[in-house]
Formats: sequence, C-alpha cells, structure tokens
Amino acid sequence: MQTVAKVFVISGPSGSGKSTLLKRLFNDFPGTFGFSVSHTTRKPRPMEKNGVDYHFVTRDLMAIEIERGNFIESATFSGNTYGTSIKAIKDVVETGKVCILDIDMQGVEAVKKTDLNPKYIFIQPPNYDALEQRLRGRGTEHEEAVLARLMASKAAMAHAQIPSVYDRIIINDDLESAYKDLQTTIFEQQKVDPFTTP
Ligand SMILES: Nc1ncnc2c1ncn2[C@@H]1O[C@H](COP(=O)(O)OP(=O)(O)OP(=O)(O)O)[C@@H](O)[C@H]1O
Repeated sequence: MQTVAKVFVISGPSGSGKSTLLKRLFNDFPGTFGFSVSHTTRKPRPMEKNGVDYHFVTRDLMAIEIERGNFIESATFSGNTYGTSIKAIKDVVETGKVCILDIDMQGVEAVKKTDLNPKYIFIQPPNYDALEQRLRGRGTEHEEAVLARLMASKAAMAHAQIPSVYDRIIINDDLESAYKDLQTTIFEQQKVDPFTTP
C-alpha cells in the first residue's frame, strides 16, 4: 500500500498513545516503516552495534554537528547527549522505508525548517483526566515525572491547536477508531471512479 509521504512526524503528549499506535502499525505492515537511528555520545554496551542501535560519536563531533544545524532534536541525560540527525531520517527513506519520527513540539518546529517535507500527525488524548489516568496506569514513571509530563502536555495541546502546525489531529479515545484514523491518514486512499465502478 502506498503512503501519502515518505516521512511522518507523530507528536503528542506523553501518554497520548503514540507508541501503542505505532507498535500496531509496525506489526501490521512489517518492512514498511522504520525509525531513524539516533546518535549518542555514550559508550556502546556489549552487543550494541554502531549504526544499528545508535550512531556512537564523540562529544566534539556531536557538538559540531548540532551547531551546524544537522540535528532536528538533541538532549542531554546524565552527561550523555542523544539526538536525531536529518541524515539518519534520509537514510531510512533511502532504504525504501517510510520514516516515522516520534518527536516533541520543539522537534516538530525544527523539522519544519528542513527539506524533509513530512506529514504532521498529532495524537491527542480525549481529555486531561484520561491522559492522567493512562500515564499513572502505565506505571513507568514516578510521581514527579508524571506531573512534569502532565504539565508539558498543556503546552503540546495548545501548540497543536495552531492552524497549519499539523496536517491531522487524531483523538485517541477508542483505540480501534484512532488506529483506523491513523491508517487512513498515512495510506493513500483508493479513489473510486463512479464511471468504471459498477
Ligand atoms: N485508546 C486508549 N485507551 C486506553 N488506554 C490507552 C489508549 N491508548 C493508549 N493507552 C494506554 O495509555 C498508556 C500510554 O500510552 P503510550 O505509552 O502508547 O503513550 P505515548 O504517547 O507513547 O507516551 P510517551 O511519549 O511517554 O512514550 C499505555 O499504558 C497504553 O496502553
């Protein structure tokens, strides 16, 4: 099935269901989609392969590349910098796969300054309470992190309401409907010709 773009940006508050929906999409259409390989300044762990798990680079190289504007996002956690380069996204497309970028609103704005020309999709929770319930229900964050995510969700939701930021806003209330909506947004729809269709 043909997709409407070669790159899709998927954004939305933490807990809105991006990973859940994307996992399903990757499973249902094996070999169609790919994530870009991130860069990191941390040392590889045993079994990790350069260019597969991460592009392992030095701090100096990473700093230069970020300075040159070759990254759409980067962040430092416990002394190590991680980031997504524009080239890593193009590499996915060159292998014939459709690149899916799961990024925050700063990343979205950075992508808009590139020549990647993606479609922008926002995954929106049905409401704030449901988001809170899902974040707590997932049980992967401690209280402080849950509160920080809920706080950040307000800015992401406001940003998504600005016209022309996103091509499509998908409300993830019922998972089945949201997943159907995602597929309709991503895949080219067959046009029915009323003159040839019986
Ligand atoms: N439609 C839905 N109805 C109920 N629960 C859902 C729905 N979609 C996702 N969830 C649940 O909500 C939680 C958060 O979903 P998920 O981890 O996919 O969010 P996310 O947007 O990827 O978050 P993060 O940005 O933090 O990775 C998970 O426990 C998931 O099972």
